Amino acid sequence: MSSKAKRFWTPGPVIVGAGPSGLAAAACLKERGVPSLIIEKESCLASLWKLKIYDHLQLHLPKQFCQLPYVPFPREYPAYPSGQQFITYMEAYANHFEIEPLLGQEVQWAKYDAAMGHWRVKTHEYEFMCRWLIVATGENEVPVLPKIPGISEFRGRLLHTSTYKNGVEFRASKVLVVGCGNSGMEISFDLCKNGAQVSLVVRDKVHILPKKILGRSSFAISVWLLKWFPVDVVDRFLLFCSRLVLGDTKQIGIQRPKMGPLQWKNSVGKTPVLDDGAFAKIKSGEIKEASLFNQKNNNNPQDSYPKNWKGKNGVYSVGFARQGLLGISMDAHKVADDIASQWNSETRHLWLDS
Ligand SMILES: Cc1cc2nc3c(=O)[nH]c(=O)nc-3n(C[C@H](O)[C@H](O)[C@H](O)COP(=O)(O)OP(=O)(O)OC[C@H]3O[C@@H](n4cnc5c(N)ncnc54)[C@H](O)[C@@H]3O)c2cc1C
Ligand SMILES: NC(=O)C1=CN([C@@H]2O[C@H](COP(=O)(O)OP(=O)(O)OC[C@H]3O[C@@H](n4cnc5c(N)ncnc54)[C@H](OP(=O)(O)O)[C@@H]3O)[C@@H](O)[C@H]2O)C=CC1
Ligand SMILES: O=C(O)C(=O)Cc1c[nH]c2ccccc12
Repeated sequence: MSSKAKRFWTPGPVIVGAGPSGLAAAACLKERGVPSLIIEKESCLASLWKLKIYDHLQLHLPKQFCQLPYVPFPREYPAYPSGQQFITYMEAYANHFEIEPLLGQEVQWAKYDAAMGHWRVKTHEYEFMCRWLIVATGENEVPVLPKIPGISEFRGRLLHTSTYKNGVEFRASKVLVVGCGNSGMEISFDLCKNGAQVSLVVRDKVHILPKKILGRSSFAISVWLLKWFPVDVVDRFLLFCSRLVLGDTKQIGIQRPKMGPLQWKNSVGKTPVLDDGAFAKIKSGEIKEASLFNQKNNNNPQDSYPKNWKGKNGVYSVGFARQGLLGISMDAHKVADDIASQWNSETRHLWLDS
């Protein structure tokens, strides 16, 4: 049986993914008069936030660092909006810019046709042809489930953090949480508060910073200090404050990388854990530490920040700089500026004059 996908030429860029990155890119383009088409594999926009986060999630950076271009969060939102509030904001954002992603279409492949000078973007039903392609599929798309020998004989529940909702079903159960990133730490804390007996596997060095220092967001303080001081000085300040607030993490077996937390984030891409209470539970022994490993996971290297957003032949990416929503907004502006200048000089008249 020959299945011919319906073909469409899209005048502006095709954007793959309707998360914050895709929405931000579409909005920035629209502001510059460039139409775009978002293709999303799930049946909704902001799918990570609607389908894959736990009930009690709050943004871990203050809201001014998490808003998308042009539209601030509502004034009545708290300093750290909840996941649900962020979803409501993104829905309103899409409505405001009249962004209507094509839903339920997974991009299977995208190829550059050098002879024709355009991209071919294929979903199971359609093939889109476009001059520009923006990849906004997210850094957190593929769940990592380590291969654990003998796991098939495990009779308990096995789940990835992206399907964890709350600790109700784990009350009084023994739970092993593998991985000490923000997900592992926050979910350990949530489990602990729900009466589970939690152990946490920390296999390598990790930077844990207090979410707040003297009631102020440590991230906001860092951004402010970076206006005057180089990153290594700010890192030393953060480590000094962390020691005052949390104590020496090495005392309980959690070692810090040699490089400071912001430099570590910028060069290796690992987000420091912003602690909001879990660390105290580890210290008190309520969350136990399982053995310390030192085997490295495969990294997901990206072209290094800040040159991450532009590839060859009109392909772009938004949301791969490991810089969170703030980085997404910066990427979206850069991509849209670049495309808009080409659109205005070479493409616009073809559509408006015909
Ligand atoms: C639990 C969690 C909390 C976070 N909290 C914060 C925070 O407080 N502050 C902060 O700055 N950052 C935070 N981040 C980091 C980052 O800001 C978010 O991950 C953000 O959602 C990234 O946006 P994105 O659009 O790049 O990716 P995503 O939100 O993952 O969106 C990508 C979209 O692309 C779609 N897609 C993927 N592949 C295809 C395909 N082949 N075809 C079609 N569609 C496809 C997906 O379905 C998805 O809808 C958090 C991340 C996580 C996981
Ligand atoms: N409230 C919020 O705003 C939240 C934000 N987030 C964000 O979501 C993103 C994803 O975070 P997260 O889900 O924590 O993922 P991360 O990749 O940040 O962390 C995963 C952790 O698991 C460890 N790990 C991986 N495989 C193994 C293994 N086989 N054995 C032992 N340890 C292992 C990694 O160790 P190693 O470093 O050695 O590879 C790493 O410490 C981040 O940007 C984070 O900041 C997440 C949760 C809440
Ligand atoms: O939440 C995330 O994953 C982020 O990437 C946000 C973020 C960007 N830069 C940081 C530095 C320290 C802690 C969080 C972040």
